[in-house]
Amino acid sequence: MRKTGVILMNLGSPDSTSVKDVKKYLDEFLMDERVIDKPWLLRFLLVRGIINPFRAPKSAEAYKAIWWDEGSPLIVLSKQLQEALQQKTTLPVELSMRYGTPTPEAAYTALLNRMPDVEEVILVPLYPHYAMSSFETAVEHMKAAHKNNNYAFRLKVVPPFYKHPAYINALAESMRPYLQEDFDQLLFSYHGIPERHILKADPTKKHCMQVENCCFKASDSHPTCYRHQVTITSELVAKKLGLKKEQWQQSYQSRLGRDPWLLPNTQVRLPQLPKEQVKKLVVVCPSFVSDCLETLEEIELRGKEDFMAHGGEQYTYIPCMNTHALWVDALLQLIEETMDKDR
Ligand SMILES: C=CC1=C(C)c2cc3[nH]c(cc4nc(cc5[nH]c(cc1n2)c(C)c5CCC(=O)O)C(CCC(=O)O)=C4C)c(C)c3C=C
Ligand SMILES: [Fe+2]
Ligand SMILES: [Fe+2]
Repeated sequence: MRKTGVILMNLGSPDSTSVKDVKKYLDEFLMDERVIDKPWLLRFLLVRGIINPFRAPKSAEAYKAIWWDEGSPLIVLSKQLQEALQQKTTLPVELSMRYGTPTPEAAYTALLNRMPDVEEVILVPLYPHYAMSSFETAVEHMKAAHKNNNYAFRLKVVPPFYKHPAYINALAESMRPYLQEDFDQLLFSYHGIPERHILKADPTKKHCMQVENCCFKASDSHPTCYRHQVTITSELVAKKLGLKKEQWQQSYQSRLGRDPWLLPNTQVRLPQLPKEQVKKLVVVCPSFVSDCLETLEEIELRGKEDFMAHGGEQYTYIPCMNTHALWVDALLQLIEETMDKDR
């Protein structure tokens, strides 16, 4: 038996809700060339001169609205997920964040302390869908730390699991209790990305956003196409839940900057929906497996306010899977399948 360890990796949060800590976090996040993909100097001027000075105080207020006594919900829930998974496996499970702490080095060190002769590490980016600003940057960051430290163990990565039956089942079952009461529409709200990132990630350079209905036509671009992958997740979950096409729709949230991002925009759709006779709305955010600022503040708090202020009557936010038992089982299955590859 090969000696195997596991590292779960999520995005990360500021250390506290102080403007100073939020600035530090945003600086690391937005200076990532896979998030703001502009030449370094332009990115530096944009982030330091324009985005961060305005965004950090606003984001700090937003974090204050959802912060828990134990810390950032994203970090607390990721640790709970680590613990829940650890209960189900003898493999050592550690946690890392892409930005902030715990760093990849801290996670590798913790793993080596528990298993000094570890031979392979299974990295689980906690993102169901591929995007260069989430999945890819997480993987590259862990690979860089692995290389810089000359670790002898092998690093294997769990691929995007957006259509994996165990993930789809866990997501659908975590949503089912919230769909028992009468509702007009279910909105799948995914984290948005710039359209440019979709074009960049298309290895064929001629399919995504260039062919009509590209997301529904077979292509070699799909393993790295965020829009295709989120669309498939929505379709599979809706099917599993027995929903008709007229009962659900999809949108993209958390837009930053002026470049064109994927459409429709959740923030634009929420106040429009009541005028389209959608008075009872249920919202789910499947690009996040753990609740965080973008779900708890933007969707559960602000989204509700906006929808209700524009004539909505009932707004139900479905929490992320967090530590749902089926999700923990699915995670273990994903890890075991990756361990078995190339054996
Ligand atoms: C789910 C995957 C994510 C993708 C894809 C993603 C892309 C992306 N994000 C920004 C800018 C921001 N995102 C912020 C918060 C945030 N983003 C994700 C996930 C993805 N981002 C999560 C899980 C979180 C929450 C972090 C937490 O502490 O709870 C923020 C910071 C907060 C804020 O000011 O809103 C920014 C900024 C860009 C530009 C981008 C793609 C290019
Ligand atoms: Fe984000
Ligand atoms: Fe595509």
